[in-house]
Amino acid sequence: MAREFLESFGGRVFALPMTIREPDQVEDFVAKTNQEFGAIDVLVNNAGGQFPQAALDFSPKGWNAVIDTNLNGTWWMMQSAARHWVANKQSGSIVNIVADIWRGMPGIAHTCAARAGVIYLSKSVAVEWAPHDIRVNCVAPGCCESNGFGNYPPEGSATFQDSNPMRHAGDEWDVAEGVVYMAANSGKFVTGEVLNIDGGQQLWGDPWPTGRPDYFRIS
Ligand SMILES: CCC/C=C/C(=O)SCCNC(=O)CCNC(=O)[C@H](O)C(C)(C)COP(=O)([O-])OP(=O)([O-])OC[C@H]1O[C@@H](n2cnc3c(N)ncnc32)[C@H](O)[C@@H]1OP(=O)([O-])[O-]
Ligand SMILES: NC(=O)C1=CN([C@@H]2O[C@H](COP(=O)(O)OP(=O)(O)OC[C@H]3O[C@@H](n4cnc5c(N)ncnc54)[C@H](OP(=O)(O)O)[C@@H]3O)[C@@H](O)[C@H]2O)C=CC1
Repeated sequence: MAREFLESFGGRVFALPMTIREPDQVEDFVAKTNQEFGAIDVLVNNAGGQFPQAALDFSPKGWNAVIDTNLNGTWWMMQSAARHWVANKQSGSIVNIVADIWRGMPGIAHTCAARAGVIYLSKSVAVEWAPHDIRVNCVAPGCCESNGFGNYPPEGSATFQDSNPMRHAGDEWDVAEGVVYMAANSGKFVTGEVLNIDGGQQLWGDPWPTGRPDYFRIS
């Protein structure tokens, strides 16, 4: 479906089912993409997700699944792309999709931990990889309406509309346009940065992916 959508814009699309959680599959995907196009200009690490749950209830398997997807998987993609750029003496640009972590993320604490890890990993390698002309940035969406909202109970997703001072959710284009700014030549003097696209959520708002607990209801 994604492939057909992208092809409708007239571009050439290469798609390969894989999981970012397996370093071997990541390396295969990056190598084949390089072969297909001759080079990779931009890596956007958009794959990710989590499930809503009180942190006290996290099982080892659930915790590991979220850390493996959002922190480890993102890292395997970053490292693999960067190794190819360095080996081929090519410049590159990475944009990691993270989240609005700045006031914590109660109800999805595992993903908050993983995304915080990605942000500081990105800042670190933005410096390490600058001599190779590789930029590394993050985009942090607030609550932006997507198919992903369907992973939350109605009492959880209802709070997403009240997650920022604009008092409505953003959309996928809000995020996409920020990614293009960071990835393209428009962002050529930007590295190690996080662009928040959140309607002001880092300042005010009350998202509760599990539904707002009674304790936090102010009458
Ligand atoms: C403010 C918020 C706004 C944000 C919006 C968005 O992000 S929109 C983007 C929204 N998009 C998304 O969020 C995408 C959502 N999905 C995903 O990304 C993946 O399914 C995953 C990473 C959550 C799990 O990876 P996987 O499927 O490969 O699974 P696996 O086999 O590796 O481990 C499975 C283990 O994880 C646990 N566990 C899993 N689900 C639940 C649950 N509902 N309940 C409880 N626990 C759950 C459970 O322990 C399970 O083990 P079990 O009990 O089965 O033995
Ligand atoms: N929407 C929002 O409000 C927010 C979203 N985000 C993040 O933005 C990104 C996009 O989310 P969104 O479009 O909303 O949600 P979706 O659930 O629609 O998209 C998540 C995508 O990640 C892919 N994916 C998940 N796990 C893996 C994996 N192990 N390997 C490869 N691909 C994987 C999924 O592929 P498949 O469909 O094949 O499983 C899916 O295409 C995610 O990282 C999300 O957490 C962050 C903050 C807020």
